[in-house]
Formats: sequence, C-alpha cells, structure tokens
Amino acid sequence: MSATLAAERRVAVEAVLQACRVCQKVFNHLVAGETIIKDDRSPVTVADYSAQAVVNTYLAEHFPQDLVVGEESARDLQGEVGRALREKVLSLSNAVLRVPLTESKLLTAIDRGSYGGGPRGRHWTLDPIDGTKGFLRGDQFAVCLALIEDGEVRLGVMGCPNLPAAHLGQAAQATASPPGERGCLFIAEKGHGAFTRSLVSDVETRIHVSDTRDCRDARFCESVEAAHSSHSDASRVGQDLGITQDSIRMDSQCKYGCIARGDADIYLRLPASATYVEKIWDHASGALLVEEAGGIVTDVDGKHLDFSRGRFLDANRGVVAANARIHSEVLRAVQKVLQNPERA
Ligand SMILES: Nc1ncnc2c1ncn2[C@@H]1O[C@H](COP(=O)(O)OS(=O)(=O)O)[C@@H](OP(=O)(O)O)[C@H]1O
Ligand SMILES: [Mg+2]
Ligand SMILES: [Mg+2]
Ligand SMILES: [Mg+2]
Repeated sequence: MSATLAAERRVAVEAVLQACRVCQKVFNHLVAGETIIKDDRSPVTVADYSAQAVVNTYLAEHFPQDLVVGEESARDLQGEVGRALREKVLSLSNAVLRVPLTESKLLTAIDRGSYGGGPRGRHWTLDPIDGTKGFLRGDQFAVCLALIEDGEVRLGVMGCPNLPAAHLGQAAQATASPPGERGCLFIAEKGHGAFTRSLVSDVETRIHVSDTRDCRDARFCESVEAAHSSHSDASRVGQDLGITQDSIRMDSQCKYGCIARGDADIYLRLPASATYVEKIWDHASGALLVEEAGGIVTDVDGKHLDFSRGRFLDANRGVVAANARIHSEVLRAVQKVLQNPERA
C-alpha cells in the first residue's frame, strides 16, 4: 500500500472548507454583475473565482512546488473592465484568508490554476465550484480538489455545502429542500477508503456504496442539465435494467458523493454531444471517492478514466459509476443502448 498523504489531506480539507465558506456567503445572495458568461457560454460567478483564489493560496503556502490544473482563469478580472468583479472577488477571498491578498496577488493566485496537467509528476486539479448552474439555482454544487501523481488520482476532497447530511431517503429529492442539517465534506485517499464528515465537525465516518445486487432495485443519480448527460439514453438504460424508482436529479459531483454513501446506486454521464470532452476537474475527486467506497467507475466503453492526458479526459467517453456488484450489468445495458442505431 502507498504511503499516506497526511499533510496533503489536512491542507486540502482546510482549503476546501475555506472555499466552502466563501461559497456559502454568496449562495442565494448574488446580484447583477456578479455572474458572467464565459466564452463557452457557461456561467462563472464571483464565488468561483474567489474559491479558486483561496484554495490556490493554501496550496501555494504549504506546497509551493505543486502545480494546479484549475477550471478558472483571471482573464476577466484584469484591467479596467474587470475592476468591479476583481474588487468583489478580493473582498470575498480576504474575508477567509489569514494573510490578505493584494489585487495583483489575487490574480496570480487564480492563475496558478493554469497548469496543463499530464502523465508525469504531481499536480492538483481544482473545480472551485462544480455545478455552477446548480449554485445559481440554489441547488447542489461542490468544491472539488484532487491530487494526481503520475496520472493517478491519489487524494480527493469534495465540499458540498448544500447537500443534506443525512442519507437521502426513498422519496427524497435532494433539490427539494428536505428539512435537516446540510453540508458534507467527502474525503478519499487511494488505498485508504472514503469518508464523510460535516463542514463544522472533524468527526469522520467511513462510507460505502450501496449493496444493491439486483438492478431492478437500483436508483439513478443523474444530471439536471440534459445538455450535460443524455436523459433520454439514461431512461432507455433504466428500461433495459428494469429500474422503476425515480432518479435523483442533482447538479455537480455531489452525485458521486451520493453514490459513494449509498443514497443511489448508479451515476451515468452519457454523452449528449459528439464533440464535448470531459474535464479532469469535473471527475477526479468524485471518481476516487466512489472507488474508495467500493464502487467501480469507468467510461461508457468500460475503460478506466485516464487522468494522465492533461486538462481533458480525452481518452474517455462519458462515465458509468455504480456499486461493484452491478457495474458490469449496467455497462452492458449502456453499451446496448448506445449501439442501437434506431435510437433518435
Ligand atoms: N455539454 C456538456 N457536456 C457535459 N458536461 C458539460 C457540458 N457543458 C459543461 N459541462 C460541465 O458540466 C459540469 C457540471 O456538471 P453537472 O454534473 O453539475 O451537470 S448537471 O448540472 O447536473 O447537469 C460543468 O462544471 P462547472 O462548470 O464546474 O459547473 C461543466 O464543466
Ligand atoms: Mg464552469
Ligand atoms: Mg465542473
Ligand atoms: Mg466549476
């Protein structure tokens, strides 16, 4: 078994918790001008930038040699055009940092995420807010940080400030505001298991995927946005497997968290476009979490997700995550559906 990453785990947990605090300050309070649309037409908010600045500042302080593959760049915060956004991001970041950043250090911290990744050495990958659309809707989102060594994910930490702490029961919809405590942190270290805790207490509990053996008893956890994962193909897979339970629809890598703690049994990300290529920060921490909780994560061709290729998962198509008892049957159904030339 590999050596533990105790220092990296501690720093990653602290960094993600502070980034979650930033997100919580902004959650449900965004005003005009605090959200912009990027070139790829996806949204980014002051909280995404600030969470990236905060995590990267922690990483730079403790591991100055480490590189970071982060989702966001400081481009839209530069110069006169970016002034209002920059000032807001600076004040949000400095509210949680021990040593305040200057404007220029803020931009440097965000752009520490510009590394291209690849097969050798060690680097982090950061999605400062995964599920930005969920964040804007007041639903689920996650701060996702993972450590990759020689192309393998070794550590994953995921903060889910709006995820119910209790297991989602049979009828529960995570987006429908069930009562009770919210906020979960998920931690997985390769070869050492998967754990959850609240955002405010450091007591960790080991988690495991469900023990569902019969696919007819299984439940999907799936994307909210049909543009991110084909709902129609997922429904065909569900029919093939004889699934009758309603899916839990939820944004972000919280879906991996729900599979890892057994709230649901299957997460499918079925390509909705022939050209979209998944990004490593959208899957690194979540995939390790499910594997360390006893599940299996592959792409739709049954291949291991390959995090060694740079910023993109360009050797893979889609994602099939499920408990180990049913993964092969789910994969067979996915392949049958995707290979059917008659599907519209
Ligand atoms: N076309 C397409 N296909 C697949 N994936 C895409 C696509 N466009 C965007 N993205 C990425 O989806 C990330 C959010 O994924 P989610 O699982 O939260 O999607 S969903 O809201 O539940 O539908 C989202 O991550 P964030 O930008 O961090 O929110 C994007 O990286
Ligand atoms: Mg984004
Ligand atoms: Mg994302
Ligand atoms: Mg993001």
